[in-house]
Amino acid sequence: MTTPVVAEIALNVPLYRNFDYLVEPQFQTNIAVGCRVAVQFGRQQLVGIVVALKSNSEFLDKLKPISRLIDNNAIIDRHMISLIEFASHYYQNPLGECYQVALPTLLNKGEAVDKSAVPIIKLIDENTSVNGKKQRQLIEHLVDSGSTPVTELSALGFSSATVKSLLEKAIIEKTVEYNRDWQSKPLAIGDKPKLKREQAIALAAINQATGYTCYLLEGVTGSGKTEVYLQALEKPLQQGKQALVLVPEIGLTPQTVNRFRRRFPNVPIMLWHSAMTDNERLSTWRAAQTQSAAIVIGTRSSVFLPFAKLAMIIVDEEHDLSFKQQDSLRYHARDLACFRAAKLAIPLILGSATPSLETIHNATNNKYQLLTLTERAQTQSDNQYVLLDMRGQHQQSGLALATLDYIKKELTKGKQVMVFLNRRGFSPSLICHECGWLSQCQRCSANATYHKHIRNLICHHCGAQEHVPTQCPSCGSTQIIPAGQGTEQVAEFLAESFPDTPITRVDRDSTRKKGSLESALHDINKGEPRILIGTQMLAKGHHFSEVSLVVIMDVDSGLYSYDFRATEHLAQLITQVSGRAGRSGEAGTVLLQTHFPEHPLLQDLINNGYQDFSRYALREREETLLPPYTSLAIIRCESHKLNDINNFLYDLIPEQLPSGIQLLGPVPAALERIAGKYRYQLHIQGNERKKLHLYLHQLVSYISQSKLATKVRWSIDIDPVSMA
Ligand SMILES: Nc1ncnc2c1ncn2[C@@H]1O[C@H](COP(=O)(O)OP(=O)(O)OP(=O)(O)O)[C@@H](O)[C@H]1O
Ligand SMILES: [Zn+2]
Repeated sequence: MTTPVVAEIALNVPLYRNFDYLVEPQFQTNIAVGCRVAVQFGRQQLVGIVVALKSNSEFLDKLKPISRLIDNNAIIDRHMISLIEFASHYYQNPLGECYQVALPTLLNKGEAVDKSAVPIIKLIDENTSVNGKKQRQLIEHLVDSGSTPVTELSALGFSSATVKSLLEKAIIEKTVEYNRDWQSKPLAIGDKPKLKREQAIALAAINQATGYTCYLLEGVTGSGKTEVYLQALEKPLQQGKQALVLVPEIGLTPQTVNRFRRRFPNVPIMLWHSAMTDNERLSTWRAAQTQSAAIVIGTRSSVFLPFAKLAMIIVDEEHDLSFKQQDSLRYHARDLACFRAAKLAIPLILGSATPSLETIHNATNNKYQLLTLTERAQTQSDNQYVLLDMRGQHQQSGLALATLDYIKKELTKGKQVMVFLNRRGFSPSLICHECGWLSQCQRCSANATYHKHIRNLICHHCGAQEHVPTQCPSCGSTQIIPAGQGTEQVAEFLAESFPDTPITRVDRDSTRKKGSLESALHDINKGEPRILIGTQMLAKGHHFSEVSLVVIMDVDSGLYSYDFRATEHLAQLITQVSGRAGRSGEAGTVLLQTHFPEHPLLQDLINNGYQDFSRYALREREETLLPPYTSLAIIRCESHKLNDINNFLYDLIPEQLPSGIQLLGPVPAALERIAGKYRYQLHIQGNERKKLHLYLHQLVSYISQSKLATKVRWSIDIDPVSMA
């Protein structure tokens, strides 16, 4: 009897294990680790990936056969498999779910890897004589042209019947070819500036890398970090190798992409982001694999692209929170990039004006090599900070009268002004002037935001909408007034205060229509609106050369928060937003409205800059034993029934914890209820990453067997970036 072949398959089901299936003889020659298969699972057909082949199984007599082998070759190589396995292990997520996140949607659905590529028709045998006139014409055409994309055949007058009969006679073949010409041509390099001293030092360090090194390029806004990336890319490209440039979701603007394309006009640069169609994404995926893309510029999940010859990874704005996925596989693209670069022995560049404290910690510990850019590339001048003391100030719609004077002064000089408030809508709630009733969402522990122009109350957490009541639901009074400010209100107030000044608002509401953000940014760059009011959508990466004053309306909410990272994020935001001012050569002004002008954080930040602030903040984290000096994980749990949550979470608390592990909770999440569900957390902290990891491993394996877990929705978040 021949030995059986058993395939271990990772399936996208929320279970912490793989599944064995029998490989029948017809599939045995082609099946390999990394091939996709279709299998029967319960009553469904699922697509899974082969992660191991073996000759035995615990359940041998009960095994079902594989229904279909989808690929005749592995679609991912050993390196990709180890990356995904690492993600599964590190983030404690079922392997099948990790594959689901790592592979393009079409591949998860079982489509062919070349689905989105346009196949071509090629002649295999030109000496054959055929009878049909059209068939002869097609052969002659192919003798002349070499090959033809199938999409052009009908325009050339060839029917699919003609093509089909030649295919059957094996005179022509249909294939997909990827163009790798760029690898053999000399690299063309567009105009580039001469590097400043600090840039040149950074570049020289990066060019010296042999094997894995992680560089932290810490450079103030506008110091020419992108220029360093561009020149660092020359070396791998000249060797015909590939590079990945990871950018935050909001950073993938046409401006950025064009800059790369102008610099490297003869290499294929492809994109990867969430607004692309499934077909487009599959074609970038395949291009990375077949080396027909030299550079991919992509958001978070591009860290999983299957490059065949990856030689450099760049993570721009490495501190950006969009690199951390907040559901299913809660991975951090920067950290996986680090794993990947180390495994491939290639350089990794992390760039930011405001690096995360984790990254700075690694740089000061010499795990990363620190490269610093302290001067702006095009101006000498530094922005001026003004801490506007709001205590006792007369204010309207959240703007102090003194702030209005500042705005007026800049407008008179013909400059642009940017006002920043991270709250959309007209006001965060409505209040009854007589009884104090507040508009709240029925299903969340949150206010319902008033949107004036559509006269609706909208919950920003569950999306629930209702009409604004004409009378107070509690006392019947008609005096219901807005409480607090959102961008809609500030825009309205500024329009009244400066009636002849064009104003543009940029937030999620004003940019809902496709293309509206692009057109707003375009107008801003042309200088049409003189006042810009927006949420953090305005804060990052854009270059507005005429802006000379930036107003940050609400600084205080970041100073006092339940989240220990809030001050770090506030400092990053202030620094990034202020980087929007004074780009045209003259210094700009950054005005911060606050009730706490003496706050040490604000003082440190404005007097000494982010670099200084961050080192100070790190010392504080060290004293309070918070990350990065300890490791943290959160177990989140939600359910309509508070009882089920308590049963589940209290069951996880052992009588005695291993040494070096601390447990806090259960505590309610910042929003205790969303859409009717209660939300609670358990915080687990470890003095050593390894120990914590081991402990979590045992915990997760306990949970995966626990009956109590089936009554709630739970998740685990390793190295959380938000405590929400
Ligand atoms: N060595 C240089 N000489 C002259 N101009 C330069 C030089 N380096 C960069 N620049 C220009 O300075 C501006 C800012 O540079 P760049 O965009 O590379 O900075 P950045 O640090 O990436 O900016 P941001 O902080 O917005 O991410 C750009 O217009 C760029 O073309
Ligand atoms: Zn709600």
